[in-house]
Amino acid sequence: MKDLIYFIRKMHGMAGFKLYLNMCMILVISILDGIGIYLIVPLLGVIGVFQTDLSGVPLVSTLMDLADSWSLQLNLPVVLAIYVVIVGGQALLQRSQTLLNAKILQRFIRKLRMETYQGLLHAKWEFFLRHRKSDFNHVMTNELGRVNQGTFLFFQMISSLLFTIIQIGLALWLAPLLTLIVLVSGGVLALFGRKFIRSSKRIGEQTTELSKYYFAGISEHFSGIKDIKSNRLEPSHMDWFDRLSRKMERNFIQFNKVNSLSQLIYRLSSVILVAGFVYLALEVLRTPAEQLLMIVLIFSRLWPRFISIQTSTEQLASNFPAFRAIRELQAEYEADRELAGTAGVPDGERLHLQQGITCSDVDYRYDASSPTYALRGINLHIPARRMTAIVGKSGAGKSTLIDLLMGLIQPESGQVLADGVSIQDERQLLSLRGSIGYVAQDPFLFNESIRDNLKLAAPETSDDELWEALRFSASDEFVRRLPQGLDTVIGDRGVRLSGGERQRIVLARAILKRPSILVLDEATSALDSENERQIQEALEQLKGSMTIIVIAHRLSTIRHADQVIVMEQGRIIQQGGYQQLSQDQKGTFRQLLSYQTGAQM
Ligand SMILES: Nc1ncnc2c1ncn2[C@@H]1O[C@H](COP(=O)(O)OP(=O)(O)OP(=O)(O)O)[C@@H](O)[C@H]1O
Repeated sequence: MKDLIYFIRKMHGMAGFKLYLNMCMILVISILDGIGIYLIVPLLGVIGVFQTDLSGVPLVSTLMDLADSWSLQLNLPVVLAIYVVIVGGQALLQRSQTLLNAKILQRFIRKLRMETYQGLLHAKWEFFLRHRKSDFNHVMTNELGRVNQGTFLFFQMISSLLFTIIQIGLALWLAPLLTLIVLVSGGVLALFGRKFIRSSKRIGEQTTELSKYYFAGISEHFSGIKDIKSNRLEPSHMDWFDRLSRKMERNFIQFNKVNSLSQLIYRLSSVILVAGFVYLALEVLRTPAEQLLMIVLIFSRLWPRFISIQTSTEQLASNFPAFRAIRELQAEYEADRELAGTAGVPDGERLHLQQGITCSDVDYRYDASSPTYALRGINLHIPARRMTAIVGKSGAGKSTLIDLLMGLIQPESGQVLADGVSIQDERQLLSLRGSIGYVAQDPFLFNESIRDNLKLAAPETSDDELWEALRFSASDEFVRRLPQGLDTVIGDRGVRLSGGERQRIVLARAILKRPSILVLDEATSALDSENERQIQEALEQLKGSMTIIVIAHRLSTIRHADQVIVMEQGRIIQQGGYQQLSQDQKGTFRQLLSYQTGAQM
């Protein structure tokens, strides 16, 4: 419940007076609705369905007195005209209120969506290391949808409540005793209904878990579809999917069972109540027929609202876990918000590295409770406008070191300085990031044209500049050969390109940003020797103007590096020039080199 209150407060903050306007409109519609029904009785009297004295009926008699004082004859045309005006007015108002409701709701959902997306984008990298990506997809699509539905139900419930209160007021005016009897019965039923609301909430929690699991599985399976197909893993995946689908089916049916049972109980009790009520009114209380007719009319409208309030509450309760999921995610990314005080740092601010990046006594662990360090006692200086290569066996800590240098992760102890200023300083970190061009091990491309993918880094770039960057990354020839050249759409994550082609396009994109620091994490691993040689030559030309940091398994790539850092089990075990290290007979670098030259023979 407190999750719902949190969101309602948020909505109140966003919609303000419109929310109250909406409530007022619901109130007026409810009153008009009640009056509309009331008029049926005098209408019936006027057209002679029953000949009766209407002066005993409250409200109607007031209306008749009013008509008398205005010398208005309550004949058929007049009653019909009043009826049309009231019901027509109510319909018009209803439309405006529905629109206003939709606008408030959609604005709220858009803001919530934006807020969540922005919060996720600005969370620390470590936050992403702790979560499954599919959980974000789940919250951004499924859970936001449920919050949308839940908020709609909440509005509906408020409107039903207001409507019910008005109708109860009218009924109390008409026949206080009978109304009280019905209210007490309704109250007893509502107490009973709490059990259904609790069950709905529990089922809703299962729905969240199941759909989270579903999202995670589906996105993993489709990401690994090549492995599935090549290894004929379809049956085991079908089996998983079948089991999960059955659980989801059961979950849905269970909710329907609870929901329909509560409706059944409400319907049955309403029939019993109406029968007892009519008996009591006619046989015991001797209520006049026309008064009874009006009360029955009102309750025939009122009782379905009771049911609707109960049903909406159950559905709302089943959506509570979605409200909680979003609230918890928001609290988590707020706690992990990166660059909290970014205000005042312009987007394009860059660091023109003059001296270099230095690590002093840095330790880092992915898991603070584990004794294993991914980086231990790191002391190193990466000089500006030089090429530094980081090598070592798989798992040595190379990518972790790069993440640390880019400020994606923070040292547990020690510090990282860019030109002598700690990158824990937010301004320094932002400017450092603004000046980095990064090419990952598994480069990422969007399912757009090559031109759009390249322009992501620098939207104002001309075609000539694009071709120049493509030449630099030795990709101009293959792009020219593509059917639509720069406008070729390259498929989901770039699947229509080979691994080497993807790497070269991402390299061109990194260069277009004109970074002052170029970071290549195994960025040329998929290239053939000819393309790799071309890129090496291009990097060689950049050396004097750009700081280059390269991770490479293939040691031929780093022949021209000014400094080589050799890592093992999170520590730097050797550091020096390429030639110097390759001559150290006992050193690990020499060993790595001889494995590779041996392997090539
Ligand atoms: N997200 C993570 N959570 C926990 N441990 C991690 C995570 N990423 C890496 N590690 C661990 O940190 C250590 C260093 O990993 P890292 O990816 O930096 O190695 P690497 O030298 O880049 O390896 P490779 O050459 O295979 O990419 C490894 O023992 C790895 O298991």
